[in-house]
Amino acid sequence: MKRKECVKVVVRARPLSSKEIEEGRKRIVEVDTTRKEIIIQNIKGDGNEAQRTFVFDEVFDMNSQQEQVYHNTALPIVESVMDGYNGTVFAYGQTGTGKTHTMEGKNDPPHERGITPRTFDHIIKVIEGTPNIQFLVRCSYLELYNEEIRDLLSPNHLTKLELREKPEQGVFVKDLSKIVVKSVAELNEWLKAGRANRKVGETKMNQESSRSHSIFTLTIESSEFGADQQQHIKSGKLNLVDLAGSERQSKTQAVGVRFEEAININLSLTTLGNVITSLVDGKSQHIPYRDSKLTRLLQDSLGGNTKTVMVANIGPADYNFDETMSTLRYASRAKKIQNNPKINEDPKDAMIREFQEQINKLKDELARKAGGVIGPNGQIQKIKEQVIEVEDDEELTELQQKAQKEKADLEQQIMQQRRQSTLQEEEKKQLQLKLKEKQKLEHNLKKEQENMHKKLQELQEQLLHGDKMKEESRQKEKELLKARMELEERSQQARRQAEELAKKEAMQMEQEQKYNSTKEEIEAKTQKLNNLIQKIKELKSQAQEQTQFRQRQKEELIEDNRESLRQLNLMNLIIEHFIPEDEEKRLKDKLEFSEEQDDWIIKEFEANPLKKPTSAFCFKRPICNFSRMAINFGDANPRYRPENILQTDLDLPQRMTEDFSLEPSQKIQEVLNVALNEDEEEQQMIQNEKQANVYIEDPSIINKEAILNPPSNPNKVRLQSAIKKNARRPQSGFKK
Ligand SMILES: Nc1ncnc2c1ncn2[C@@H]1O[C@H](COP(=O)(O)OP(=O)(O)OP(=O)(O)O)[C@@H](O)[C@H]1O
Repeated sequence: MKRKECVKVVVRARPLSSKEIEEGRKRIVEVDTTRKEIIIQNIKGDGNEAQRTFVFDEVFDMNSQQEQVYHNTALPIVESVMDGYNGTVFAYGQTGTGKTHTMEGKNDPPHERGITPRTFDHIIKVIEGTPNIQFLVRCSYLELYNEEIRDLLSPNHLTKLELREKPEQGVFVKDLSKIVVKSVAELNEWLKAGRANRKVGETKMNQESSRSHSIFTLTIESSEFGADQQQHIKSGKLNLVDLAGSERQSKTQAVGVRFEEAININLSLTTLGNVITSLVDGKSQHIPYRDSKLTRLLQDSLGGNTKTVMVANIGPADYNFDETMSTLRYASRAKKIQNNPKINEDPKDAMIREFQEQINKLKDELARKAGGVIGPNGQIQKIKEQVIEVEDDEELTELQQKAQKEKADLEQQIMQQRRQSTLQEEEKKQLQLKLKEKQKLEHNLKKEQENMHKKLQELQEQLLHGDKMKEESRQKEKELLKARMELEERSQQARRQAEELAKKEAMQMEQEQKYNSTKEEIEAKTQKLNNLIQKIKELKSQAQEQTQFRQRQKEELIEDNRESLRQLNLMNLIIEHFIPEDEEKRLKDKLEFSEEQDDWIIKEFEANPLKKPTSAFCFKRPICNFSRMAINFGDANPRYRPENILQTDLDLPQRMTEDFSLEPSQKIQEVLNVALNEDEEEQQMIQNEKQANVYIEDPSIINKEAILNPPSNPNKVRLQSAIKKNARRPQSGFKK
C-alpha cells in the first residue's frame, strides 16, 4: 500500500563567524533543541511582536556535530535507499550559511566530514553486513551552472548535457557518466575529482562560494533470491544536493560573471519556491516544474515518489534577518509537501541483471569448454559418473593435466616409433606436426580460459556482497536504529499531544471563568479584547512582512530584468551595426527553439560538408561563392569547397611586379661595371681617409694588412652574383 509522507525539514544554525564577531554583529537566532524550535528576534517588527517562532522536524544549534546532523537527517533516508526507495537530501539557505559544510564538510579531522562522505561509509557498511544479497553501486555527479547541466565526472566536464524525460524513467540527464564503485575509497576519489571540477568563486559573503547547484547521485541495485526461489531486484537512488546560495545582489555586490550567476541562482531558487508553494496550497492544478532545470531535476523529490529531507541552513547574525526569515518561511512551507515513496521493485533497466546475465554466460561458456554444465545456483558442474561440483580453478588444472597427459602419450609414441625405426619419415613428420598443433591448441585454450576467468572475476568484483561476520553487528545496529527512530516518533507525538492539551486547557479555562462582579467581568473581557487585538496586530505584522518580502523579491526581479534588457539591447546594437542583414538571417535560420530544453539551440548539421551537394534534375550543380571567385580568377575547373572558413585559402592581393628573367645586354653590363667601379673608388677613398685619421691619432698603429689587402666592394659582389643567378621572386597570386 502506498503511504504518503511529508518532506522532513531540519534547520541548522551556524555559529557567528570570526568576521561577524569582529564587526560586533548581534546574534538574533535562538535554537530550542528540546522543543525543536527556532526563535528569531524581530528586529524589523513594529514592537508588537518581539520574536517569531518556527517549529521543525529537527533543529541543530551552533554546537551541533556533523555526526549528530547525519544521524538525524540523512541516515534514515540512506537506510530506505538500501531497501529500494528513492531518497533526496538537499541543503538550502543563504550563501555562506553552511550548506557545503553540512553536505560535504572537511576530510580532516574526520569528525568534520559531512553527510555525503558519511553516506558512503554507511552504504558500504550495510553491504558488508548483508552477505545474502548482491549489490551494484553506481555514482554520478552533476552541476547546474547558469541553467546548464555539466557532468563533473567526465573528462569533458564543460560539455553541456541535456535533460530528457521518459514515462518509465522519469526525468534524466542524457549521457551522464554512471560509474560502478566498489569501495568507500573509490567513492571518495570520485567525489574529490568531481568537486575539483565544480564552479566555485569568491563573493563578499563567502570566500569559497558554490556558484552552481550540485547533485551527487548514488544508485544502489540489489539482487536477492527469495523464498520463492526467484530472483528479486530492487533499485534505490539517493540524491545528495548542495544548492548554490540564495543571495541578494546588493549584499554580495556581484558584478559581471558573478552577477549573471546570481541571476540564474535566484531564478532557479525562486522557481523552487514557486513549486513548493503550488504543492502546498493544494489549489494549483499546474506545478511549475518546467520553469527551471533545478526543479525538473528535483521533480521526483518534491511531490513525487521520493523520501526527501531538506536541511535549511541559517546564519545567526542581525544583518541577515531578511534572508534568515526568508529561509525559515521557505522551510516552513516545504514541511507540508507530501510525497508518495515506493520501493522500486524489478526495474526494467536494472544494470545488475545485465551483469548477472553476462556472468552466467561466461560461466556457461567455461563449463561448456570444460565439458560440464551450469547448475541452477550459477556454479559450474561437471558430469562424470555422477554430478560433481567443481571449482573453476580445479577445472583448469584438470584440463591442463589432461592436455599434459596427452602430450606425454604422444611423445611416448614418437619415442617408440623412433626406437622401432619402422615408421617412415613422412609419418614421423606428420606426428610431429600433429603434436605441434595440439600444443598450439592447448595453449590457445589455456589463454582463452584465462581471459574468461579474468573477465568473470572482474564482473564478480563489481558486484558487492558482505560477509557473515559483519551481518550480526549490522543487524544489531539496525535494531538500535529502529528503536531510536520509534523513540523519536513517540517523543514527537508526545510533544504534539502536550501542545494540543495546553490549547484545550486554555479554552476550557476561558469557558469556565465565572465572574464575581461586573467590574471583574469588564476587566477580564478587556484583557481578552487586548489579547485579541494583540493577535490581530501579530497577524497584521506577519502579513506586512510577507508583503515586504514579496515586494523585495519583485524589485530584485525587476532589477534583474532591467539588467537582462540592457544586455539584450547591447547585443541588438552589435547585431544591427556589425552583422550584415543576410548574415543575420542565415545565422537565425541555423537556430531553433527547443521546447524540451526551453532554450535556443543550434540545429543539427545534417549535410556532410565534404560531400558535393546534389543538383536538381536538369539544373546545374550549385556553385559556392568560393568557386565563383575562382572562375573570375580564370580557373576553368574550380573544385567544390565547403563554405567553411577553416578550409578556405586566403585571397592574396593582385601581383603588381614581373619576374626579371633576361641576361642584361652588353650596354647595360658596361654601364653597370662603370657604376660599380666608381662606387669602388669612392669606397676606397673613404677607407683611406679613415685610415689616415687613425694614423694621425696614433701613428704607431699601421695596419699593414689593411694596406696590403684592401676590402672588396660588397655592393659589387652582391649585384654581380644576383645577375649571375638571374634569381626569380617567389610566385604570388591566387592558389588553385
Ligand atoms: N555549523 C558550522 N560550524 C562551523 N563552521 C561552519 C558551520 N557552518 C558553516 N561554517 C563555516 O562557514 C563558512 C561558509 O560555509 P559554506 O561554504 O558551507 O557555506 P555555503 O552555504 O555552502 O555557501 P555558498 O552558498 O556560498 O556555497 C565555511 O568556512 C564553513 O566552514
